[in-house]
Amino acid sequence: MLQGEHITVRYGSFTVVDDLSFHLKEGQWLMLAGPNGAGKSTLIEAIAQGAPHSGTIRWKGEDIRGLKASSLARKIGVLAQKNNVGYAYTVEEVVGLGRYAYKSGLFSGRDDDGKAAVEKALEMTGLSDLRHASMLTLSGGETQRVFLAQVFAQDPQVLILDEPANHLDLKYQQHIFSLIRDWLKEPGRAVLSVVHDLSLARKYGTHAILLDHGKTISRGLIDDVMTPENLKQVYGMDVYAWMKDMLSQWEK
Ligand SMILES: Nc1ncnc2c1ncn2[C@@H]1O[C@H](COP(=O)(O)OP(=O)(O)OP(=O)(O)O)[C@@H](O)[C@H]1O
Repeated sequence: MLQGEHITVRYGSFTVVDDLSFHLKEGQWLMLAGPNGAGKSTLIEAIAQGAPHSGTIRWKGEDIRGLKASSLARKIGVLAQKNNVGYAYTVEEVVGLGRYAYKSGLFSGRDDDGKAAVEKALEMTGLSDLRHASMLTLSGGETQRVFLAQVFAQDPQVLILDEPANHLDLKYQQHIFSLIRDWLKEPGRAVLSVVHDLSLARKYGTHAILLDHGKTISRGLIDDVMTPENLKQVYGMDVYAWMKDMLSQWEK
């Protein structure tokens, strides 16, 4: 569905993403992992056409640079790493912005499915009771769920999520990740997400890319990528031993 070929992002002489390629196919959940500063968010910005890059990003074979923003927004929904609303918009209004791509054109303003899509997105993310709340009054986790709801309301075919678990408590981490997995069961859908929690990556991912200093260290099926050797190379520590140690705290 979504393919990146030889994507490189440079800021001055600093290469942030170095000749990265990926191919996201229907039904896949591709986890993008790697240490702080590895270039994960920058890759997502490049896909969202927000970071200057070389290389090509294709939607079903077509270079996305040739697509209109509204057309792209119906295909790809992007949750950025940092989201904020500096005004007292309500939760419902911000989620409704996800429908913007459906409102342009000849019958400007009409979006017959919009209300139902917003309603469903509010319900999916547990925000129905907060629909009239001001964005300025929300907690970090509530704010994160509003922007997730906005992406769901957009009804795209591919979700691109930069740290979707950001600010979420354990209950909502489980809820949102299970929700995304259910969302993915519909034909014609795929997910690419940045995750720091490697347990979440392993539990929910089908494929992974491990990045370090902009370079692809490993790419493929999740179990083939998340090996002790690859993780040690990238994180400079015995990740498996650390995970087991953390888990053993609960067995005392
Ligand atoms: N606009 C920019 N100008 C210069 N350097 C930038 C710019 N954007 C990002 N960088 C640098 O590129 C590197 C990669 O940043 P990026 O945000 O993509 O990393 P990341 O893998 O998402 O990290 P994290 O896990 O901390 O979120 C960092 O060293 C960052 O400082």
